[in-house]
Amino acid sequence: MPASYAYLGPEGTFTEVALRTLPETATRELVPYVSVQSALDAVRTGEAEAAFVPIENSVEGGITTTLDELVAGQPLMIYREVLLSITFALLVRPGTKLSDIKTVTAHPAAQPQVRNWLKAHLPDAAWESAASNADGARLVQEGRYDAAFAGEFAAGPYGLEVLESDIHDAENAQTRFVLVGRPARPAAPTGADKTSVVLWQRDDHPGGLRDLLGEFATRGINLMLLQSRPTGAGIGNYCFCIDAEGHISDRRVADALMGLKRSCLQVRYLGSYPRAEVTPADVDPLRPGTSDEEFVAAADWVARCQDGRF
Ligand SMILES: O=C(O)C(=O)Cc1ccccc1
Repeated sequence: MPASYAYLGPEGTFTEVALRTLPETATRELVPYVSVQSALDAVRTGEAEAAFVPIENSVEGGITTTLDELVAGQPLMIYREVLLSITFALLVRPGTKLSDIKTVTAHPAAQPQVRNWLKAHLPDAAWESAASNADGARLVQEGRYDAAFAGEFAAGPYGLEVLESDIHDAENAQTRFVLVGRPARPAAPTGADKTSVVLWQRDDHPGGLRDLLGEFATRGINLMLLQSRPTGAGIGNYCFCIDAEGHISDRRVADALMGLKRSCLQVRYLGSYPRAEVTPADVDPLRPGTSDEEFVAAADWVARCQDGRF
């Protein structure tokens, strides 16, 4: 039996479309799961080799279920990311007209991307959340709701009709998906990588977040995601999910992580992996003094000073 990749299903999710862009899926069994949690749990229990789930969209930010799963519980690691441009279709049972629609459904992350369209075209329709956009289509097929926002490609599998296509409040909306596995050695650096971590502050003090961010800033490391998530320990208690440019094998990134390890209560390393749709030629040049060679030379100099050989 081939190794399996779990994904947020059922058949016809954007997640599935994004997953199928990875070449290795040709040799994997792709298994739909009803939720992000169940797909990630399949990895934790060893039922699946990896799970593919949405993590961020360009309209609303982080997909909180995924972030919270990666923040807590048995540690997992991110190995790949995929970006997918998203526009929605309004799917209905054949024969349904716009004026028949009283209830609409989709994944909660779809709502901010179709809100204006809904207000303009279906201002009185009641919104119900679905476990995924394809699950919304399935619920429309079952007659539970009148219409679903989903990918146009989800119409066929659920015997639905596309009443409206190319619905998007924001131009160029993209969703980012990640391939998550059990912790292991990260893939070798490609020259266009990112590193994901979760940070818990040691104590609450003025400038605390600035101090954490300073570990990246002083080493010339650009950040690509900063999302706070409640720790669950009370109002005002947050941890920070951060994506930083670079790979843990880059000296500047390793050095920043060492600084954070010393100053934070806890640091969870979530992996270093290639940036989607970015090549080394697209990456900004390093800030002066932050290359591997300069870190090695500086460490050598300190060692020589300690030896009295400067
Ligand atoms: O993959 C899907 O279809 C999902 O339900 C997750 C999602 C939600 C909103 C935009 C893209 C993906």
